[in-house]
Amino acid sequence: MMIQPFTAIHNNQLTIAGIDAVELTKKYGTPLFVYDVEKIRQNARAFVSTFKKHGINAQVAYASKAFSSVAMVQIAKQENLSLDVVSQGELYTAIQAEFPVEKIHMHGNNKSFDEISMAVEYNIGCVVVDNFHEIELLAHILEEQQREMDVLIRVTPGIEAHTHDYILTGNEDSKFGFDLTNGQAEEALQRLRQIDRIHVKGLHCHIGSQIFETDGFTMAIERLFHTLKVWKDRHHFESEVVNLGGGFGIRYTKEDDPLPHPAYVEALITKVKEEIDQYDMAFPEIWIEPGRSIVGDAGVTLYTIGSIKEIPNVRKYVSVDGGMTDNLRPALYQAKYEAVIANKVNGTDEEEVSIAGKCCESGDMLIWDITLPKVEPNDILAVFSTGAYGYSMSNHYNRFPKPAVVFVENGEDKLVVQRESYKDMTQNDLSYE
Ligand SMILES: Cc1ncc(COP(=O)(O)O)c(C=O)c1O
Ligand SMILES: N[C@@H](CCCC[NH3+])C(=O)O
Repeated sequence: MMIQPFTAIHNNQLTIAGIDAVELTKKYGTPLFVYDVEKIRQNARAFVSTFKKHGINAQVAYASKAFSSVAMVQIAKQENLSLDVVSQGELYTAIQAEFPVEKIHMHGNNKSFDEISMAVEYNIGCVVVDNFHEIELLAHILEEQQREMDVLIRVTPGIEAHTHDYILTGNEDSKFGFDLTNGQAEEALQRLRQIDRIHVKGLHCHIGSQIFETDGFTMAIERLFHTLKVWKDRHHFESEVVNLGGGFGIRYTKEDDPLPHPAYVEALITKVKEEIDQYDMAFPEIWIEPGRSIVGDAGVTLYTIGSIKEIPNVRKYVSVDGGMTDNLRPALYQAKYEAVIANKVNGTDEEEVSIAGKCCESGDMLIWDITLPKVEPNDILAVFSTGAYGYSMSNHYNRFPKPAVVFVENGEDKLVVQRESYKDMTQNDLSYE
């Protein structure tokens, strides 16, 4: 049985950062996301301190898509992280959290007029330009608002990272960014440099997500720097920043074997050093954008078990009061998770069961074939490593309200996102009578 590092077993019950998980469910209900804030801080510090140790100018931007809420953005601010936002909603959340605007970077493969206008209006740190349409939109908005903007050019370096196809982003056949090999990235550079209000600070690439090796990253660095060398010779362009994206893998199950955070950073630094030596370039700032590796293993979801259906010689389905509405990842990526029964972690009478969600969808299964102590209705199931892309991808399918989120730190629990009420959920519905 695997439990997360910050969880423990006390009197056969699960504790999360020292707080009894079952007590949390009595206080806040289920499904419930619980985060160990200290673990979030440790994850962030592991990245930041490795750059510091090597004396590298760096920005570690928390990819807020992994979990965006005012309280989470406040933690990113407390840890001196930068912030990656992908939408007006994520930017709005950052503004609500009073995150320093100069450390906000905006992404998106189809940024709207309103999104770019808001980014310009708030004078955020940089826009990561993704396509030609966006260049014209940005130029127009900057002229309209009489502002200037730093940008990075997002490129697809043609790397096939080893991960699920749906979370692969750096390959040539991708909806994101400018292709490096067919000349589009170079064309973008030239176009951007014709616009006085735009300052090109460097290149960005993100090869994918939940990646365990460093090869994909180092190969991407090779391709970026080869391009930068060509651009230096042809266009006298020197990149002040190289943003290598996020994607550092985490442990969901015991089969996963991620590197410790510093190892990814060390590999990036070593490779960048090699490249700048080879091409005799100035050392750029290195930016990264970890999302999952900051919050993923800091979160647990607690559910109440309800119906149990046994099909003799086939399978036992154990249903919980959430599912693909609070964790889309198993249905979308066949993602695997580990879990325990929080009120009898060490129970001995074990059986193999499959955990089903409560949506009207056969694919709404959270975990197939897991061994747990004999399960009964009203037991509390704790699913580990749900801190990234759980709440943030939650949805209203079957009109289930969104769960609550609780932060735990220093022996105290604090509600940071309220459970949605039915009234909240239907507040935009209008009558047609
Ligand atoms: C551009 C970009 N940056 C950062 C991230 C964060 O990735 P992860 O959560 O895997 O670190 C993503 C998501 O894959 C992304 O698309
Ligand atoms: N949401 C995805 C990753 C995509 C990240 C954004 N590019 C996941 O849960 O793994």
